[in-house]
Parts: sequence; C-alpha cells; structure tokens
Amino acid sequence: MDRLPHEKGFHVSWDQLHRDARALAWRLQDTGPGETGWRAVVAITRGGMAPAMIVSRELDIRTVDTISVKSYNHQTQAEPQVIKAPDMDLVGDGTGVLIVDDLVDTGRTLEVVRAAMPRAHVATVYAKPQGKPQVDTFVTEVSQDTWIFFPWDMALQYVKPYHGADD
Ligand SMILES: O=P(O)(O)OC[C@H]1O[C@H](OP(=O)(O)OP(=O)(O)O)[C@H](O)[C@@H]1O
Ligand code: HPA
Ligand SMILES: [Mg+2]
Repeated sequence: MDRLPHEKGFHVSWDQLHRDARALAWRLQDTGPGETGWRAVVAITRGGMAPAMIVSRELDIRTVDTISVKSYNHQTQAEPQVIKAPDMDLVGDGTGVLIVDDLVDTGRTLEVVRAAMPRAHVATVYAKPQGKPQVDTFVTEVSQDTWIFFPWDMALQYVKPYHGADD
C-alpha cells in the first residue's frame, strides 16, 4: 500500500469476491446487448482475470481475451499504455464486448481501454467515485480514501486475542 496514503482498508476474501462477481453477472444479464448476447469478455490483466472468469462462467460466454495496461514506471505514475492488446479482429470497436476489471480507482486505466474499444460495455466489481463515470455497471462503491485489498494479495495470519494485548 505504498502508492497513496489511504485512510481505510477494505479487505475482500475469495468468498466475498466470488459473491460480488456473481452479483455483477446478475446485473449484467439485464443490461446485456439483448438477444444476440455478449460476443466476448475482455479481462483487464491482471486484477480483472478472476472476476472475468466468474462473470463469463455465469453468463456462459466462452470467448475470453485480455488487455494489459501499464500505468506505472517503477513507482512513478506515467501515461498509461496498452502493452498487450486483445485480438482486434475479434473485438472490433467493442460492440457486444464486455470489459471486466476488479475495480476502478482514478479511471485512467479504463480511459485507455475505452479508447481502444469505444462501444464496449465496461463492468467492474468495485468502484471509487473518481472513476465511476468510466464504468457502465459495478456492484459496490467505496470511498476514494479506501484501499481495496484483494485475496490474491493477502494471506491468513495469526491475530493476538484482545485479552492481554497490551501486556
Ligand atoms: O482506475 P485506476 O486508477 O487506473 O486503477 C485501477 C486499476 O489499477 C489496478 O491494476 P494495476 O495497474 O495495479 O495492475 P494489476 O491489475 O496487474 O494489479 C486495478 O486492478 C485496476 O486495473
Ligand atoms: O484500491 C486499490 N486496491 C488495489 N489495487 C488498486 N489499484 C488502484 N487502486 C487500488
Ligand atoms: Mg488492474
């Protein structure tokens, strides 16, 4: 958590992520591209891959591609760049394509992704206020000063009991 000073932490377990990604799929059913269905899911690597797997399973979308955006040069935030594009013959201008990421924070990643596929539908599991305008569908909003910790970045560990903690 060395990027920004965040006031709060929101810790997401695998179980919670599974439920929230399923809730996202549930929402997307009603906002989908109608009878033709989604043509493909594009996951934004790497955080979008686990949610994209769950969403594509729930919506029975078998075609899944990836896009990779690099936003940081070591610790310095730089102009985000697409370093791995999806198959452009497949995704075209994004019509019928569902883009999935774990969260939107500032929205800079999604700005770049949207520029590549302007007609795609963008979905994230979590959203912070600054990035919300970049997202079409999301499940849970957290405040801008909250850092979201994902299960792949955490481990179970021992916690001292309250009793005797000050000894
Ligand atoms: O809205 P933004 O401010 O652009 O931030 C959101 C992006 O940042 C994180 O990815 P990161 O670039 O850390 O890479 P990762 O998915 O490989 O962890 C997160 O998974 C989003 O993709
Ligand atoms: O709150 C966050 N959690 C994890 N990764 C992130 N990348 C940007 N914001 C976040
Ligand atoms: Mg990411």
